[in-house]
Amino acid sequence: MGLFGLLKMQFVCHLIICYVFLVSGLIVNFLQLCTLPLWSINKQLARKVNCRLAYCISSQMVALLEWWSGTECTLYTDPASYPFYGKEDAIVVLNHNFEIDFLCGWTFCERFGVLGSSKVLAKKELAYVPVIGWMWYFLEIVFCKRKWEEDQKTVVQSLQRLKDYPENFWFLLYCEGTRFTQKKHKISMEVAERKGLPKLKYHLLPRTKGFCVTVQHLRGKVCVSSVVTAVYDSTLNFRNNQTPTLLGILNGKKYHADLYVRRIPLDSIPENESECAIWLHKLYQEKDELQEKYSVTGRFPGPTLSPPRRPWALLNWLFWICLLLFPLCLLLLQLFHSGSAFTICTTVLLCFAASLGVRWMIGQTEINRGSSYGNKEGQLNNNAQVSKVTNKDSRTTKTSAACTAGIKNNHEQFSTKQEGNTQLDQDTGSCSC
Ligand SMILES: CC/C=C\C/C=C\C/C=C\C/C=C\C/C=C\C/C=C\CCC(=O)SCCNC(=O)CCNC(=O)[C@H](O)C(C)(C)COP(=O)(O)OP(=O)(O)OC[C@H]1O[C@@H](n2cnc3c(N)ncnc32)[C@H](O)[C@@H]1OP(=O)(O)O
Ligand SMILES: CCCCCCCCCCCCCCCCCC(=O)OC[C@@H](O)COP(=O)(O)O
Repeated sequence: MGLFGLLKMQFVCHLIICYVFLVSGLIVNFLQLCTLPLWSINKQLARKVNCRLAYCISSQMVALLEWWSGTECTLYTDPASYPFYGKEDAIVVLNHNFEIDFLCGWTFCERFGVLGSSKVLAKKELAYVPVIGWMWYFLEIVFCKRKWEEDQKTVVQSLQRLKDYPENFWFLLYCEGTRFTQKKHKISMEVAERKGLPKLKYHLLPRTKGFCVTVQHLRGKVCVSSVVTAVYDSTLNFRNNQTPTLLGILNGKKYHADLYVRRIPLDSIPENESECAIWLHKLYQEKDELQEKYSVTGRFPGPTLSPPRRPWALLNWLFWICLLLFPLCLLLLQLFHSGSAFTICTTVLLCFAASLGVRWMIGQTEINRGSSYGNKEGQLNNNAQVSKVTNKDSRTTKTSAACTAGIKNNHEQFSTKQEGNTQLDQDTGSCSC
């Protein structure tokens, strides 16, 4: 291990990184607050300013992943789709298995120039996380309580607001609604069985409401400046069964992420809600097949392309480090010079409290501290009842049958495309970004 490798594992380095993140984050949150009057004067300008301010925060975490831990990200995609990335608004559908999947998503946003404006359908609890959650408020992130009866109105309103967004954005949807655990998987497959849907091996059963409403409300309309034109069906894996964590990244551990992206024009997705739900179930069956291939071969099919790592995230990080380390050093010098035991104890206590706060924030990303959503027997029983009722409904019967039949057809097309991609891959060779 080199000197830099040793440095990355030092607690004092972690303290400095967290201090810079926290203080710069709070400064940015304050600046975002100052933009409030601008919203009523020039909304589009306020949005643009907030995108740039948000970039100052999220790009620090991207810099940590790309430059500090040196994690590599390989993109598998059709070269014909590549020119669209970053140039259009899109809905991203991603599997939800890893603690840092959101960070890998951000890395790709950064490389395609949409990091500041990236959006997500996020659980409401995240809105209260200092720095990131507060930043999201000004980015018009869509929050949900994961209770459709309560969410329907607010989610639709928030989506409607995005229709005239002045920057290109990717709207991330984790349709599984929660991170994969064995218990959640077992329960969700029981739901699938009751609904007569094919079982998934690597995914939870997708929740269709959020996806359908997003597709419906972000769909293009003439005379609206911002329109979503595609869905990016994305699947993320880490090489050699790595289970990356944010603490690992902070410790400088290097991982290798593989992201498979298939661009699907929005026009090809049904507008009707029940058909759209069938479509999503089919997509997840295809995603499951793809995961099976990855688990057997250790790679996705198709060519790999290399969006370059940009220097801006690193430069922004260095800027904040320089800006905030200088006053910290002065403060510490003065402190020890004063010799006052009270002042020293207070400062140590404050540092301790701040590091506990950051540890709590990191805890938000940890799967073993995750929510019980999708984990409850009660929820399952409720759904069993709902399912019993809806199974009488011809729509559900149609859903199950269409899903099982559709997956066969669709998968045949998908396999053909993948075989085509494999051919391309041999031509192109593999390269990492
Ligand atoms: C080129 C590069 C391309 C890509 C790069 C990749 C990514 C980059 C993109 C953008 C990055 C942007 C930001 C990233 C930064 C940070 C993100 C971080 C975190 C946020 C993530 C979250 O917070 S995830 C949690 C919140 N989000 C969601 O839940 C979304 C999905 N959920 C929904 O859509 C839901 O429908 C809902 C939330 C809107 C409503 O929830 P509810 O539970 O009420 O849903 P439903 O009514 O749909 O659920 C009931 C139905 O579900 C069935 N079901 C299935 N399994 C179960 C189960 N286990 N228990 C009970 N019920 C279950 C049930 O049968 C019901 O079926 P019906 O047929 O009756 O509908
Ligand atoms: C420069 C970097 C310094 C790093 C140190 C500080 C790090 C602080 C990090 C704060 C991160 C807070 C953002 C949280 C995003 C978490 C995304 C996530 O994965 O949420 C889970 C939900 O989808 C589902 O929840 P569950 O139902 O599984 O429960």
